Amino acid sequence: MAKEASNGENHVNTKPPPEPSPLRKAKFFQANMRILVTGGAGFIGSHLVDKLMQNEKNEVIVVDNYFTGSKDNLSQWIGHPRFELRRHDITEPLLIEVDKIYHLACPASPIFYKYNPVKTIKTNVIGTLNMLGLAKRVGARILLTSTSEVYGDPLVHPQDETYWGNVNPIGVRSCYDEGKRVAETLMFDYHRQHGIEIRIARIFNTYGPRMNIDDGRVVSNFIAQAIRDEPLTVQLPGTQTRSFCYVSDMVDGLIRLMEGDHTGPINIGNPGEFTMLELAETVKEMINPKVKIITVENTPDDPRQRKPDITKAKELLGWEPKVKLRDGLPLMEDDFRKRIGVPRK
Ligand SMILES: NC(=O)c1ccc[n+]([C@@H]2O[C@H](COP(=O)([O-])OP(=O)(O)OC[C@H]3O[C@@H](n4cnc5c(N)ncnc54)[C@H](O)[C@@H]3O)[C@@H](O)[C@H]2O)c1
Ligand SMILES: O=c1ccn([C@@H]2O[C@H](COP(=O)(O)OP(=O)(O)O[C@H]3OC[C@@H](O)[C@H](O)[C@H]3O)[C@@H](O)[C@H]2O)c(=O)[nH]1
Repeated sequence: MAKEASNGENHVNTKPPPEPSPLRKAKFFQANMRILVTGGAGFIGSHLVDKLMQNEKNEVIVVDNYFTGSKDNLSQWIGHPRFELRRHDITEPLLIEVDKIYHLACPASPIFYKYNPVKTIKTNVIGTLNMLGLAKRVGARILLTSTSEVYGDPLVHPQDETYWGNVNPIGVRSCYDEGKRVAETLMFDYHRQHGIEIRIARIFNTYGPRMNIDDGRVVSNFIAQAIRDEPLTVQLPGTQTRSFCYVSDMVDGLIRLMEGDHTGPINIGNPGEFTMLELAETVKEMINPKVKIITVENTPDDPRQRKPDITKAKELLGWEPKVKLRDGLPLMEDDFRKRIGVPRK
């Protein structure tokens, strides 16, 4: 108990502590979970924030450097008493008090992560170290959004979490895929050495509203091209496959992983597998039957096939995706038409 000097004598201060501000009793101060979302102004991050904010017990803090993200994605929350947005680059240390960390910050589209590869690897390595240091200091649980790219050009199909991958360590994608592999290593080293509570999601290709129009990833490219009456650019050979997960399913999977008892890594993705030619045909049929499909050069080290084995997610998280590609594409089309300014005919 604090002592105070009065009339030259020391005696115990029996005064009750000051009343907290009356605002403290307001509904918005009842949040009992402070959650940090790094990269929360990006595509998946902003949808995750929407979901977390629906829970009145959550206070959400986003840090983002706006490299590929935008304040527009969070406009509905700016000014909300349970929400805070900070411009911050995670390669710099962050001092903050939080209970949980969803660590998403990292450019995800190949054109953006290759743009400044040294920065990409710094984000994955130094950024993840900073977030783990923060988790250690405040005792927060931390979830890393790793990627199916840790499997590289996989020799096992579909990919389950026991597969160690087939990754080129010196290629143009390495800043991202090797960067994420180091980030996973750091997560487990902090877990084993310091007892940090960790969760690792291996995310497979995810699509949905709010992707950057010129993001460069295949679903956003094809939809934007179909809306603008431009040819759909299938990169050769066109027989390479991907499995596309709608963003609401992804967010549901990430929250289940964070709230559950399993460190992971756990694959989160939709096992529906398509060749890029099939995807182009589907977009053409659904959005613009008149549009042309052309083939263009590919980039080095493009994985030839990719499909998640989601047995672990089903068994350990009770999670599986609900939205089929044909149901998700029109939702993304609506958003892209609004932003490009071309209504449906
Ligand atoms: N979308 C997918 O298909 C997919 C697949 C696998 C893994 N992931 C992972 O999920 C996460 C989110 O992906 P997304 O699709 O939303 O990408 P995105 O590019 O839309 O979002 C990434 C966000 O991180 C921010 N960011 C980047 N570097 C930063 C830095 N140094 N400091 C602070 N903020 C930084 C960006 O500005 C952006 O807001 C990434 O970690 C990505 O690797 C995504
Ligand atoms: O216009 C295009 C763009 C891409 N593609 C092809 O579509 C496939 C998917 O390419 P994307 O650029 O969408 O994404 P990738 O699957 O290569 O990488 C993604 O994987 C998982 C995440 O970690 C990242 O979001 C991203 O790296 C590739 O085979 C690519 O060659 C096209 O055919 N046409």
